[in-house]
Amino acid sequence: MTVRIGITGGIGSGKSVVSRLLEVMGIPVYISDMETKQLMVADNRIRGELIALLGEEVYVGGILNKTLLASYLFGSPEHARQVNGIVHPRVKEDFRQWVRQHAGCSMAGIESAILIEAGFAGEVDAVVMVYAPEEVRVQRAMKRDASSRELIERRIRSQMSDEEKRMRADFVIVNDGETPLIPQVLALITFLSQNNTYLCPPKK
Ligand SMILES: CC(C)(COP(=O)(O)OP(=O)(O)OC[C@H]1O[C@@H](n2cnc3c(N)ncnc32)[C@H](O)[C@@H]1O)[C@@H](O)C(=O)NCCC(=O)NCCS
Ligand SMILES: Nc1ncnc2c1ncn2[C@@H]1O[C@H](COP(=O)(O)OP(=O)(O)OP(=O)(O)O)[C@@H](O)[C@H]1O
Repeated sequence: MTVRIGITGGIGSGKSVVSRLLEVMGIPVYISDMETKQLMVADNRIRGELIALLGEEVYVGGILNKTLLASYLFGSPEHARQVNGIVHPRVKEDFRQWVRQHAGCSMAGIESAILIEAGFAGEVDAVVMVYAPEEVRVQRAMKRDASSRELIERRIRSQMSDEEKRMRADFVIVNDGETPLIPQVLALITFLSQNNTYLCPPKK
């Protein structure tokens, strides 16, 4: 059976970095942000429901209007609930299918900032929280996205608090820029694996 690892943590905590480390160790990771964006374009049901909610302009020339969607979604908890209600059930189905496709792997991961809020904790065998202090996260996200503090802080406020995430996590990886990451990722794999048989079988 594939051990499913849920990788979560707030904006700029370093989930993508941890996911890349798992991937180079042979553990495939479902990157929710990326897969969700593809589904929002390819899935007719999601497209129809988003258009019904936000109007035709939510797609411009077939491309998702991220600015419009982001300003609506992060505008209020009720708006987030509406968008999430359209998108997340379909992402869950897609993730389950992806896990079946990776049945040959002893471990597989899913990366999502809102893993717990979106109801994915029950889809994984272990929840791993990547933690960094909020100010470090804000600085990283501002630098990476050339974004404003206000915008990042608004997104942070639409997510579960670090304290709550910590309580729900089975394992915490500290990525504060001082604590080395690789030993922690190795400790996680050792914690989860039996006899270190976590690598996917070679592709035929
Ligand atoms: C609003 C969108 C268009 C913004 O796209 P953009 O490329 O600017 O940002 P990106 O996708 O990289 O998201 C940045 C961060 O915002 C946060 N975020 C994204 N969606 C959500 C959400 N529904 N609730 C809370 N935080 C969210 C996450 O920390 C994420 O890593 C995009 O995030 C989106 O389509 N979100 C809705 C779908 C969703 O819930 N995605 C999360 C994966 S399940
Ligand atoms: N330990 C670190 N030292 C220095 N920079 C880091 C470290 N970890 C992450 N970063 C940088 O911080 C930024 C945010 O990291 P990353 O993209 O992994 O976060 P994330 O949790 O996936 O964020 P988001 O939820 O916004 O997608 C990136 O530009 C990354 O290169």
